[in-house]
Amino acid sequence: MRLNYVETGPADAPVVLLGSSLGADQGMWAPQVDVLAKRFRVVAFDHRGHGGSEVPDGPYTIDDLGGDVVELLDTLEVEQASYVGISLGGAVGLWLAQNAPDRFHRFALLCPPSNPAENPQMWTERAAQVRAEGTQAIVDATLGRWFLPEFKDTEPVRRMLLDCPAEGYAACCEALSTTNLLPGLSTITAPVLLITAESDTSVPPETVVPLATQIPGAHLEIIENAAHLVTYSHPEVINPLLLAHLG
Ligand SMILES: O=C(O)CC1=CCC(=O)O1
Repeated sequence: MRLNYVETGPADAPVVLLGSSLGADQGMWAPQVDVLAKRFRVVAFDHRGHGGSEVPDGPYTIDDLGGDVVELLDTLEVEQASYVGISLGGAVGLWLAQNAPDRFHRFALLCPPSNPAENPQMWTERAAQVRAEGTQAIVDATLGRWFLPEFKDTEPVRRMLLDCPAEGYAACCEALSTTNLLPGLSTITAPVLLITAESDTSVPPETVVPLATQIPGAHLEIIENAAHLVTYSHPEVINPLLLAHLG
């Protein structure tokens, strides 16, 4: 699988991978990249079916999405990296922490859905809607979940969602419909920073807070007055937390 990625920062610095949310591309990390690139070789990538990555026909699985990231490390000839992921990218991070522990130093997982398979119908219906009508059918509702009304700079994210290939978006919804990462949480050995947003209706804090006791040694931060895409709306809060955790 050929994943699109953008590298920033010194080539000899420790590597940090950035995994995006459903329907967005690596450009969503713009508020983080320059800050992280002062210390790290930052590799912001597009999941399969998203941005400039290949768009195979779905359905995809979480094994596909996680396996793509391991393959990306191989392509980059990087033995070990740290990983920051939000939303779908956070679920992929939970998979990597459980299935490829030897390839990662540390994880920062923001608003990660840990058991979206709990409500498979919601995801398969959304997949069918997007295949039939395109991503424009879900853009307004998505932005309504991702940002509080007072956050106005949503246009770049709207553009990303509209540009996302319908098949890629739908196939990732199908991946979520079969994903349950709860059983393996206690096997995670890497240091994990969990971040949840107080007003996140996509991945509510009630589903993230318990992970902090189920993942050994995990550290939890709850961001007040913020919704799902907290990296984009609150970089002044998130960036220092990421730098402190990634070391
Ligand atoms: O609200 C959304 O569409 C974003 C999302 C991706 C995974 C998830 O659980 O929510």
